[in-house]
Amino acid sequence: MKPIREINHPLALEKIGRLREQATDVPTFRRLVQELSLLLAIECTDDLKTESVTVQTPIAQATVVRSKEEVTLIPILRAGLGMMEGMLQWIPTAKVGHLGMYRDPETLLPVEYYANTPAGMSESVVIVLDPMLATGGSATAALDLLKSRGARRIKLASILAAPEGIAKVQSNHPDVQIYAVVVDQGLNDHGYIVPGLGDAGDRIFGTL
Ligand SMILES: O=P(O)(O)OC[C@H]1O[C@H](OP(=O)(O)OP(=O)(O)O)[C@H](O)[C@@H]1O
Ligand SMILES: O=c1cc[nH]c(=O)[nH]1
Ligand SMILES: [Mg+2]
Repeated sequence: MKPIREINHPLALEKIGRLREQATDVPTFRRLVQELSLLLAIECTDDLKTESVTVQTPIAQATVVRSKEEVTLIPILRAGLGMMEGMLQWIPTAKVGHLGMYRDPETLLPVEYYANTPAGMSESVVIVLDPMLATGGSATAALDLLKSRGARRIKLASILAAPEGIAKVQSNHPDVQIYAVVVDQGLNDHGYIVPGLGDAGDRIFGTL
């Protein structure tokens, strides 16, 4: 099983603090999610396989590094869409697929409503985007689906993760590397992350 990678960067923690605040407005919330997603993109791609090529600088020849691996981003709608722009700033050549999923408020189980995944996922590093890893039901269902469609090298990028969700993903998908900016205390009786930031989708899209 891969241990979770928690970012814990001081400026990231400052941004997390602003995300948590109920008074933070929608444009600021969106921008902070985007900035933290850029940081997650950097972390998630630090083990991409590379090759050396020779280029001509204005002065001399230099041996430089090129990535050999394609990246596919899979945001889980809706909230995962908020992470797209930051991710694409770092990985502009990434392919993008979409998974629509919401969590039933009574059962807390994920309901899938859309799945559009690009061809060639088996040859790609696939990064699943969802700012909130709560019970882990949505992430586990997303990973099941992506593996059934050929994905093999998969990472899960979240902003806040609860220990319960981390444990569920690690037990169902021990090969998937989880990244979280911060691991929070746990879940409340309604399956919300504590202290958390509330409903990420509603705060990104202004639908509170
Ligand atoms: O780990 P889980 O317990 O499954 O919870 C996490 C899921 O809940 C949220 O989505 P939500 O159902 O609110 O949908 P939305 O993004 O459309 O708001 C969140 O973005 C995750 O997808
Ligand atoms: O705290 C939580 C839990 C699930 N989904 C959210 O958006 N927030
Ligand atoms: Mg939501």
